[in-house]
Amino acid sequence: MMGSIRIGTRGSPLALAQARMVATALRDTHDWGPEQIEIVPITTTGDIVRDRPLAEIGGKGLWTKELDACLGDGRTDISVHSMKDVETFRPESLQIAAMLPRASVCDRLIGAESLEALPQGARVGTSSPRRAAQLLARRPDLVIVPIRGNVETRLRKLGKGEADATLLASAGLERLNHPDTGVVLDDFLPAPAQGAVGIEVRASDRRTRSLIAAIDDRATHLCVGAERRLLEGLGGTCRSPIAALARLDGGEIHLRAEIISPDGSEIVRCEERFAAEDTETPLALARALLARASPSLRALFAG
Ligand SMILES: NCc1[nH]cc(CCC(=O)O)c1CC(=O)O
Repeated sequence: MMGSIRIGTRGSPLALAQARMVATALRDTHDWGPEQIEIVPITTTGDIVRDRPLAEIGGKGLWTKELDACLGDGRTDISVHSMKDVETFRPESLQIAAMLPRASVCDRLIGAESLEALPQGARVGTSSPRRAAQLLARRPDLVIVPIRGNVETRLRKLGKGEADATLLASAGLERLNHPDTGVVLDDFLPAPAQGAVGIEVRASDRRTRSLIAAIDDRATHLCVGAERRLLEGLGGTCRSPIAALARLDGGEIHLRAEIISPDGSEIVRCEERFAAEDTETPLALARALLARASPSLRALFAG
């Protein structure tokens, strides 16, 4: 049977690169020709509101609302997302049907050989509360300055001296052909779902659901599922500094997570192994993290 599919994606270079990865996976798996796949770039609120930290703009679904609308009314058949940017609770009518094999999960430091090499009081550009807190935990002298825009924009701003250094996800840099930019910070726990590309379908669309399920990477799906479940348990928002990383090891998930006060002075960590099908333990871990946090740290979470 001939298939054909319209892929909804944000229009940023990274989003388009990820949509093309999905197109390639579908072509290889279903033996489709290029004419059977159409990439439909969609502008989202997050793309328009550029110059304020996202955490400040608030509001739900900055990156997803417009994609959801197109998917919902059939203008597209699937949406491709950076799972890191997808809010915890999704509309019931939609379903994340697959994830591509996860790329690098870590952040990279750009602008210095290492954190230690940054001069006293250096300005590090990031609008991520997690990255800011993780930086300050190691280097309280650093000055965090907001920086926004897509990956290329941030690299350009760094080049113009808006900051002395910045942190970016390794996955994004690799997908944009910057494999050698910056140094990997492998002792920084990443954001939940970092490096994962997810594919969403209409729950009612059984044909597309099964076409997409064929390219699912089970290990990535399980690990990102556990990280997002922890986020759900914490009542995490874009204002809450949360890091989490799961790995599949045999039939078990190994989940590590931390919550950090915005100034980096308080870090609460946890680590647990549990069966891959177990969706309750991440919630219990979230409760345990909050129980050990100071009242002011706990107050940052809705969970
Ligand atoms: N919030 C923006 C965003 N969403 C996904 C990525 C990178 C790719 C990924 O983590 O999957 C980035 C840029 C960054 O954090 O450096």
